[in-house]
Amino acid sequence: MSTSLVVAVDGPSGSGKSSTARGVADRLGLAYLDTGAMYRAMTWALLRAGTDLSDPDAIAAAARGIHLESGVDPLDPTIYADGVDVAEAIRGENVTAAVSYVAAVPSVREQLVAMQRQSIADNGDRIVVEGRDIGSTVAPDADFKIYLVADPAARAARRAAEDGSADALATEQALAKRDEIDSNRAASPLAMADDAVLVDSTYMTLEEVIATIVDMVEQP
Ligand SMILES: Nc1ncnc2c1ncn2[C@@H]1O[C@H](COP(=O)(O)OP(=O)(O)O)[C@@H](O)[C@H]1O
Ligand SMILES: Nc1ccn([C@H]2C[C@H](O)[C@@H](COP(=O)(O)OP(=O)(O)O)O2)c(=O)n1
Repeated sequence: MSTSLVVAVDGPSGSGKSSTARGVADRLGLAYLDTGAMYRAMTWALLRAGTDLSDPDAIAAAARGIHLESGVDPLDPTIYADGVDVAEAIRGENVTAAVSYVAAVPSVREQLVAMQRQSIADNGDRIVVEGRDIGSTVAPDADFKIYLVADPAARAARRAAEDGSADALATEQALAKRDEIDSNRAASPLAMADDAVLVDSTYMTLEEVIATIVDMVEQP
């Protein structure tokens, strides 16, 4: 049997977590779980159901009936909400603007954290998991914990290029707003775990970031 290898990648929006975590999982032959996609899929399903997202009790009640499924192939990650393939829909502006409010509801976090731990176990503890609270809450015993950061302007430029948006300043403001809500919520806010390694990707290519983390794992 292979030994367990859980790699936690946390950090703010646009720091490169998803692309880096996928690349690391592919290089190391591990599964890959995008927990942000789960919060986004939950938000998509709540919006579809017409749930009042200004009411945490309404969010908590509706969320309990929603079924999510995450595929963990780093070369083809998938996400379904109540049987619907929502991989594209969860990147829409309406979901992006609302997701931090859904992610702030403690019972939603409990529900999704339980699913994330189940996914780690189902994959034999051989997985790269990325999000905001993986090293601190979801997998505090992870073998490796990375906290990925980049300057706000670099993060906004990357995200704007990805979205095809010409307005990098508006993207930077939207990221800053989401970071603020994610960092100040009461339930497991975005924060670096004490034993995480900080990687600043501002002046690194994606390949360099992936190689840095692969080296950390292969030559600890
Ligand atoms: N080190 C890097 N240098 C340049 N661009 C990067 C780097 N890491 C990621 N990117 C790009 O930045 C964008 C956001 O990355 P993503 O992985 O989605 O970030 P996150 O998951 O943290 O929000 C993507 O288009 C990605 O290709
Ligand atoms: N483990 C996680 C993952 C994401 N979240 C929240 C915080 C983010 O605003 C949303 C969406 O996360 P996602 O990683 O998709 O965000 P970005 O790709 O960085 O824009 O979900 C969380 O609270 N906890």
